[in-house]
Amino acid sequence: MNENEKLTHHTPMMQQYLKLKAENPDILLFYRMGDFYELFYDDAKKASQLLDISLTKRGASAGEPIPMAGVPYHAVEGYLAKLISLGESVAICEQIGDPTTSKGPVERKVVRIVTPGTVSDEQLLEDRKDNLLAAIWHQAEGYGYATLDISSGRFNVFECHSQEAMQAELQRTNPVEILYPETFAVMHLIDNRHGLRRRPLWEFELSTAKQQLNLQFGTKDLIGFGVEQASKALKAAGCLLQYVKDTQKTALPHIRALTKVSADKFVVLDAATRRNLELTENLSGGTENTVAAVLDKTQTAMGSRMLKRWLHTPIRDVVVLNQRQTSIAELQNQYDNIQPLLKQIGDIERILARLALRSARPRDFARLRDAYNILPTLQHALSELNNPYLQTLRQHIHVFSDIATLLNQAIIETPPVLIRDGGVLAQGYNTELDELRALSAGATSYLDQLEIRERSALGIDTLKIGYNAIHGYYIQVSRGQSHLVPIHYTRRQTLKNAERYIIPELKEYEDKVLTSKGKALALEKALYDQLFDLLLPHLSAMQSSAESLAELDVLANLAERADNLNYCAPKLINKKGIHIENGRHLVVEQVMSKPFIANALNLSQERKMLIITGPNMGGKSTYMRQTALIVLLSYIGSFVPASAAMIGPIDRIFTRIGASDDLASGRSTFMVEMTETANIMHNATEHSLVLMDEIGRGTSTYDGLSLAWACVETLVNQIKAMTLFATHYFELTQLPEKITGIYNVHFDAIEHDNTIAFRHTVEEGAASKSYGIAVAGLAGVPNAILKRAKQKLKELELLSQHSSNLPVDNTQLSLMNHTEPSEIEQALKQIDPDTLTPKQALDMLYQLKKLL
Ligand SMILES: Nc1ncnc2c1ncn2[C@@H]1O[C@H](COP(=O)(O)OP(=O)(O)OP(=O)(O)O)[C@@H](O)[C@H]1O
Repeated sequence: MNENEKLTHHTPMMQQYLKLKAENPDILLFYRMGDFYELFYDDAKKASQLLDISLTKRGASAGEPIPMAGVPYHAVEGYLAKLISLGESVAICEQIGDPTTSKGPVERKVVRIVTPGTVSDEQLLEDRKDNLLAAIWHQAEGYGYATLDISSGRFNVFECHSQEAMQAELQRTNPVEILYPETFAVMHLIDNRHGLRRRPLWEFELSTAKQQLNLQFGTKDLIGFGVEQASKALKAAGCLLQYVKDTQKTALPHIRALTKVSADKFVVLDAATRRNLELTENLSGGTENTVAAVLDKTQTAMGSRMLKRWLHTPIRDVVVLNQRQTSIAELQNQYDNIQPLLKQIGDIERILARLALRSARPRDFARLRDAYNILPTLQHALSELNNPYLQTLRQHIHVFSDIATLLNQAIIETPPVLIRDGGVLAQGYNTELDELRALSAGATSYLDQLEIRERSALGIDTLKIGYNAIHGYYIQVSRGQSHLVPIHYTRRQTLKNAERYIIPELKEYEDKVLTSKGKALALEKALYDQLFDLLLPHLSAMQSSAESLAELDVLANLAERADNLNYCAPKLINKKGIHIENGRHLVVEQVMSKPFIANALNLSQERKMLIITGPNMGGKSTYMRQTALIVLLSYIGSFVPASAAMIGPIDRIFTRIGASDDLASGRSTFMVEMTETANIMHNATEHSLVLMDEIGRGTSTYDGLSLAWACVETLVNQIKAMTLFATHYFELTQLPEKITGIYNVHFDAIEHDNTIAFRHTVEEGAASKSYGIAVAGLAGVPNAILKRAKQKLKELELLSQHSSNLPVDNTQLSLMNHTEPSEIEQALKQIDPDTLTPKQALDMLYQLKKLL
């Protein structure tokens, strides 16, 4: 049986449904039935599970019951939000035919496709978080990657060679939906993510991609964007753009450029570092106790999103960094005035995107109007600032007085949510609309005049004209005078004390009122549409203004934070090194009830590595992370939690801190740790900041110690990176004596009876003790165990003093001093003097001398 024959077994409605479903096979189809959207068959089963709604049956078709689930149309947004947060896409199918004239099922059409990465509706988006759609391409020479934020129009591309770099970029951008080619060979890079969409190979074709992109930007070639040669990235960008067009079914005038993200402009953070530093997400996936949680007090959601982008992309352009720093310095005296104004401006970035997509709602226009009404006051406040960069921002912010005037005239103070029922456009905006509305509301003097005329002509003083929703207009006369009404008065309704009539003239008026209602609504919708046409020519200027407002918000916020949290401006210097006075950890200091102990840090060409020892809980990890965060904040242009800081050039920050099993990809704790270590050894440079916390814990002591030792040697001697190396292997504290550039620092504690107090102060030199047993006591390990552990510790210490008596691992112990035999030694070993002639012996002597 072919597909068509199969269809004929179904009811006409099901035939219509199945045809629409065949056009949208991979996504849920919401099929409009009266006040509900209904889902059938597998869609129904899936939706009932995902949305926790009941699965029922709707009659039968082709002899089988039809599984069905439904959601009420007026609550659809909530269900859509849930589905897209789970990575699902939904095709919304509406009735577009007229039910009164349709034969068979009313005509239906898919009017929009909602996907996680292409939504722009306010209700479906988290307002303080970017929502990105991405496309990824892979070939032998590397990766191409494109991302689009449809709610701002930001369209970026990226290329790289290594899997680590791709992984880091995926983590940085954190897209909610990813398009990948059907031949994609590195699925493990993305398969733990939501919103994966497999796309046919031809959508990644280079020539089509270039054509599509040129068409979108109205350009002849892509040279102006500096991406002409980035063929891998362009393939991804082409597929992405096609997908957005298919789902939006509308023009995308706000997407007007393509920007290439190049790693050499940024301080690179690999995926593990981004996670470990808990910039916008903590290790358990929440947002509490993150850097953003402390730093983000921005007034607008667009500012908040920009700040988070900054945190994830520290830049290396010192000119820009200094612009930001000097702006923050000046705003420290002004943020009080500016922040309340910014708060009233709100998230115009996303409003403008909805304007571009022609999906802006009445309240979007009202908010844009309110925002633009504030701009003159903001301009005035900014005019008092001297900083040249702030003045540039001020110019970009502009005042859109014509648009403000238009919107002030056009939109009522608080419009309804939808344009559907009208009542959005203001009185006085359009004369024709006012007339139609006056007529439709019956608010004309005609009725008064009719009433006066009839009353005096008939001499009925109780006569009056009224209106109700069921009977329409009527002339009411008291029962006592009803005998006086003339013959052309037709009775409409009888009340207890009165009669109500209609006359042809009033009926005619009533018809006019009713048609004018429809006309007024149609005109209002047309005028509303026209507003888009009036505003869209200014879109680019308005977008640039919104971006500058967002940046002003971020800078004012950083100024406020610096002021209230006591941060200082770091000095960005040209010479290798990191010098921090009284540095603090910006998150730990906020969550602690006790005062935070500030610490200094010095790294330089001559002092490249610090071996950090000290008790558990002493503060080693905190010290290392605070250093990374101070460096990172310096490279977004922010002030930092310290009393002074001088930071030299930094190209990458690496962290190998704590680790957990990565069960999803089948890697044990030790394996994760070693993969991260390998990444550092391959990619760190002399300008990198490397944090290593206790590597080698997950294996036997001597294997771990040897690995740690070898890493230290490589980091200092070959890579020459600036490194903080925290460890519990005391053996490593001998390294400063052997290798120049390494220094010991330590944290201390004071042990008293069975308790221990941490000083949290960093001091030069190695720690003398590890206090592990005391800390175990603090953690509640039973006394009996602690006592036995102390006993055992004494035994082990004694044993190690006479290590020759050690029963175990003797071979491994000697490892630290053990070196491979040299070539001479190997040659000597092979000589058998008894078999040598005097001549051979002499030759051998020469050879040995040469080897030496
Ligand atoms: N400079 C400081 N001032 C005040 N309290 C601090 C400071 N540094 C750390 N602490 C406190 O000590 C706790 C433990 O610090 P941290 O995790 O850095 O110790 P650690 O030495 O890395 O321990 P372990 O070796 O067990 O990993 C922190 O959670 C914080 O509460």
